[in-house]
Parts: sequence; C-alpha cells; structure tokens
Amino acid sequence: MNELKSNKWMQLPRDVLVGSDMLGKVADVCSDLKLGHNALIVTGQKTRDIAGMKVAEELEETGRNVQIHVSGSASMEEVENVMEIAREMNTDFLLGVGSGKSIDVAKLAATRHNVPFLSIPTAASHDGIVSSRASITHNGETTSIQASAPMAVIADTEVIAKAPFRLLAAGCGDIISNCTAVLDWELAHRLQNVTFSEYSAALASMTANILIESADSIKPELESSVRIVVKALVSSGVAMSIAGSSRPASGSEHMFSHALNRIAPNPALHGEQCGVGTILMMYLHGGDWREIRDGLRMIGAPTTAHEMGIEDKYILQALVESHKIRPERYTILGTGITPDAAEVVARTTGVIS
Ligand SMILES: NC(=O)C1=CN([C@@H]2O[C@H](COP(=O)(O)OP(=O)(O)OC[C@H]3O[C@@H](n4cnc5c(N)ncnc54)[C@H](OP(=O)(O)O)[C@@H]3O)[C@@H](O)[C@H]2O)C=CC1
Ligand SMILES: O=C(CO)COP(=O)(O)O
Ligand SMILES: [Zn+2]
Repeated sequence: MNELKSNKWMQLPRDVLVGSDMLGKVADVCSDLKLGHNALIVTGQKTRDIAGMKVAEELEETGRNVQIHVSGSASMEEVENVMEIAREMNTDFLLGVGSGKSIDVAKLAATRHNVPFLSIPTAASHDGIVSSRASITHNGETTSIQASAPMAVIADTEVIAKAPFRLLAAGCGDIISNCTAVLDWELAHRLQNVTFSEYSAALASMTANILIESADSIKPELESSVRIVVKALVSSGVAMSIAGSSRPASGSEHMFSHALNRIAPNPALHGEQCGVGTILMMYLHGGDWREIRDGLRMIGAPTTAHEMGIEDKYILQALVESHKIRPERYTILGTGITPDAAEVVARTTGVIS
C-alpha cells in the first residue's frame, strides 16, 4: 500500500501476538499471512543477537531465503540502503526486529517498496512498534512520516522483560502522554474545528488512565508488567490508526520532546521526555499534573530534568520553542509561552529546581 492510500485508509495489524516465546511463532505468522519466500530483516547492533538471529533461523527452517541488515540509525540513508537490498533480493516482506530505530527503518522501507512489514520489538519503549508512523532523520531533521501499519506485531514478553527497565518505563511515559495529547486535540477541535474522532480519543485516554491505575504493577523483569505495557502500546497504535494521524497520542508534550531532541546535546529517551512533557503540559491545561507525576514516579520513569540527565536551561528553551515544532498542530501552547511563564511551569511542577 502506498503512502497516499495509507493516509486515507484505516490500517490495523492483522495478527498481534503478545506472550512468552513468541519469537518461535514467527514462521506460523508468516504462513498465516501467506508471506512469500524472500525475507529481509532489519535489526540493530545489540538486538541482532538478542532476537534478529533467532528470527532468521526460524524463517530459514521454513526454507525461506533470509538476509539480515544491521541498521545503526533511523535515517533516510538507511531507509534507502534497505530499499536497495530489498530490490536486489526481490524481497517479499520485511521484518523490523529490535528497537524503535530498526522498526522505523523497516516500516518506511517496506511502505516504499510496497511489501508487507512485521514489527518484532525487543523493547516496549514507545508506540511506534505498532503504529503507521515512522520517525526518520533527514538532513539533521527528524520527521514523523505516514507509513503502512505492520501486518503483524510479535511481542515476546520474555525478551522484552530482559531489556533495560528504563526502556519499559519510557514506554509508559509515551502512553501516559495520551492524557495531554487528547486534551490538546479537543482544544484544537473546539477552537479550530479540526477533525476529531470520539472513538480514537476515548481509546487513547482510557489506555493512559488504565496504565496510571496499574502503575504499581509495572516492575522490572516481570513478564506480567511487559504484557500490560505492550497491550497499552497496541491500544495507542489502534487509536492513531482510527484517527489517521498521531493526534490521539502526540500533542504539546510530544512537541516538547521533539524540541528537546533539537536543543539538548544529550536527549533522553522519547518516552521519558514525553512523560515529563505531560507533567508540564497538564499544568498548562489546568489539569491534575500531580497525578501524572506520581504515576510516572511510581513506575520509575523520570519526572525531573535532573533524572533525565538534561540541564534545566534546555528544558526552559524547549518549552519556549515547542510551539514552533509543528505549527499546524494547534495545542495548549498556542503561539508560544514566554520565558517567564516557562520558568513558572517548570519550577512549580518540580521539573527544574
Ligand atoms: N514511529 C514512531 O511513531 C516513533 C518512533 N520513535 C523513534 O524511535 C527511536 C527511539 O526508539 P527507542 O526504542 O526508544 O530507542 P532506540 O531505538 O534508540 O533504542 C535504544 C537502545 O536500546 C537497545 N535495545 C533494544 N532492545 C533491547 C534489549 N532487549 N536489550 C538490550 N538493549 C536493547 C537498542 O539496541 P540496538 O542498537 O540493537 O538497536 C538501542 O541501543 C527514535 O529514532 C525515535 O525517533 C519514537 C517514538 C515514536
Ligand atoms: O510518538 C508518537 C506517538 O506516541 C508519534 O508522534 P509524532 O507524530 O509526534 O512523531
Ligand atoms: Zn510518542
């Protein structure tokens, strides 16, 4: 399916597998989806050994021709490299096995090469593992590009539970950010009559609220915790598919995170920054920002600049510049907040001290 069509069509994964030893089910999924002979795996340097090789072995056992490409970054050059390999081997489908970077590269290359794509995350660090968006860097700018949704998502909870807990906690931050994303979307609908989906917004909010209520169940190395987070990420991905945009899961808090990525010399993880952004933006919305902070704290996700390893001055600069990130997406930031106001929100919420 090409990009134009996927913008207008609601795309959802057909098979979603969440549980122990799911890497062993890859071949069954391929046969269920009637996928062809040639498979191209995009994986990362660490995740190649954690899951990439195992997936390749599973596919080779079915007699398939498999190639592995180890990708170092989510750049347009990498997408083009992967498309080149896909053309040369006449690949029938792609698999993104690993973290956000590998999944995004495989997702966009598959969309452009017009073949199916399977998402096999080794960490539950954000909802890109399920969604039809790909974040790709080109000429120093990272943009979120519409792509095809994965045909299947295979989340092996045993593998994900062994990933650094920081990644799972970041995934929780990305889910909790639906709280302010939906408030921003409602505001834009009221003020600018932007297209709004009640179903998508309700699903996104409910997903975030359930996660906040389950915050005390999210613990390191527990497959039960991984299941809760992966299911919530799937729900967020479905909400975005219903909306046909990232609106239900990306508002002012994501603009803050995108601004930090541009400004801070050493940004934190996407979900960590979005979680802290949610505290700040909930304050601006006049909502219960303490509930957001306490939920993140209970999970073990960062709630301050210090915990993210980011200097206070970058938080303030990002707050003042966030509204420029995506000017067409109206949020509580409106035409921007002043440096004084940024200082008040960041200090009052304890994000900076
Ligand atoms: N498509 C979308 O909608 C979205 C996309 N993104 C994008 O995703 C990327 C961020 O993804 P994120 O996953 O947070 O971070 P990264 O892709 O940067 O991955 C973080 C690190 O974790 C490692 N890792 C992954 N799984 C394991 C594991 N099981 N054990 C040990 N290490 C592991 C990775 O290894 P390795 O080196 O092998 O990859 C990598 O070094 C960014 O490029 C961002 O722009 C973010 C949000 C939404
Ligand atoms: O990260 C996302 C949703 O959680 C995707 O949103 P963006 O459209 O801001 O990249
Ligand atoms: Zn996100």
